[in-house]
Amino acid sequence: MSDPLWDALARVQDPELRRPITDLGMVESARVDDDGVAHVSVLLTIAGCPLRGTIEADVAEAARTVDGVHSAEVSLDVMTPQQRQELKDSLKQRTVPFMEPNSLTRVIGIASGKGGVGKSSLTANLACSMAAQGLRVGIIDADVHGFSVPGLMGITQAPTRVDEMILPPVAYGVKVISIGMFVESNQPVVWRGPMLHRALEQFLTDVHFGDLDVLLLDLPPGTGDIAISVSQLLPGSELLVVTTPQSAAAEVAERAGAIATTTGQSVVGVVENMSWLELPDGTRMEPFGSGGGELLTQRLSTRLETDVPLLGSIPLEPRLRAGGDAGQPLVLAEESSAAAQEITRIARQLTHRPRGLAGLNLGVNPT
Ligand SMILES: Nc1ncnc2c1ncn2[C@@H]1O[C@H](COP(=O)(O)OP(=O)(O)OP(=O)(O)O)[C@@H](O)[C@H]1O
Repeated sequence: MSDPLWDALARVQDPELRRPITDLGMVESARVDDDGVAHVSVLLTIAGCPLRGTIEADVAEAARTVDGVHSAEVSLDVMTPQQRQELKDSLKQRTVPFMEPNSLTRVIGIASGKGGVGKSSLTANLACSMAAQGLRVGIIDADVHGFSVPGLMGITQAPTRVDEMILPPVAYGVKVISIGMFVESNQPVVWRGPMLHRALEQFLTDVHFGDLDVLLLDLPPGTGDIAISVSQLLPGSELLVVTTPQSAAAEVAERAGAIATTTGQSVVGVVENMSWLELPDGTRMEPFGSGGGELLTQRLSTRLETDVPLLGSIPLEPRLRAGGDAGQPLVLAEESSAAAQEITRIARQLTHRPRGLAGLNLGVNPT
């Protein structure tokens, strides 16, 4: 027979694992006494769980929705090592690691030739737009030297560690992990290739993202070590190349996209950012010139011998910058703005496009 209190608790999700606490073995006991008080004992994964307050409040609120319950007493305890192991085992079974050939997760690296073209802002906004469409989305901020995604997503919380498993913080429904979460505040990261490779590998293996529909990687600008590591660790990943309308920027971006010829990845498309600024009288000013996105698509299409589409052109929008500074992505904060609508349109094209050759081993290895 179903227990109404248990049913109510099954609607409470662990904020990081995004699964019902009842499925995760986190509810040790739950009963309603004769005075209508619900007593719920919750087991946290670790003693210092940063979200204990949230879990406690969510449990109490859920318990109070049950008929006949007028108050709730929630006690918090910590899992034993064995209970934690069982939890980890149960999570592993359901996880589809992105490296598996049969993984259904679409992995898209957001690349650019040079810094400052809006790659990280686009990553954060695309992710939020996709999550708002109901997709399960994660971001790996692989821009190790210029990590900025936590700030753009308003994340100050550190990831939770459950032994060797790392639970990524969640913002706006997006799971985010970044090197920035593992270094002392604003310290520069001076790692070289092998350590970067190892860091990315650890993000892919130790971070519990769960089943994702889309994983976006904010890549460092250029064609450095990380780009090669991504193609080795995630051979099925695709690239989205961001440029400004400036022809010089498009030429540099071409190199970042053309890396796909050596890595065997496919380029899903090009996005032109900072395309124009709308003036108060409605006219458009083009501070960075025009045509860079179009030029880049033509060049990449020729080089990769396949049709690389221009997925969109995003205008300059001061509120996009302000939203980034405030940790509130534009697509959610100002969804009617032209820039937000264009980003949402790009997100839809990406999620509605079938996977290309991604995921297939083309037998090409980077030299
Ligand atoms: N369409 C836009 N309108 C207005 N400001 C923008 C737009 N796109 C990006 N910006 C701003 O430009 C700056 C650079 O953007 P962002 O950090 O996203 O670029 P990036 O390519 O990731 O740079 P890096 O690789 O150096 O981290 C930020 O201040 C951001 O807010």
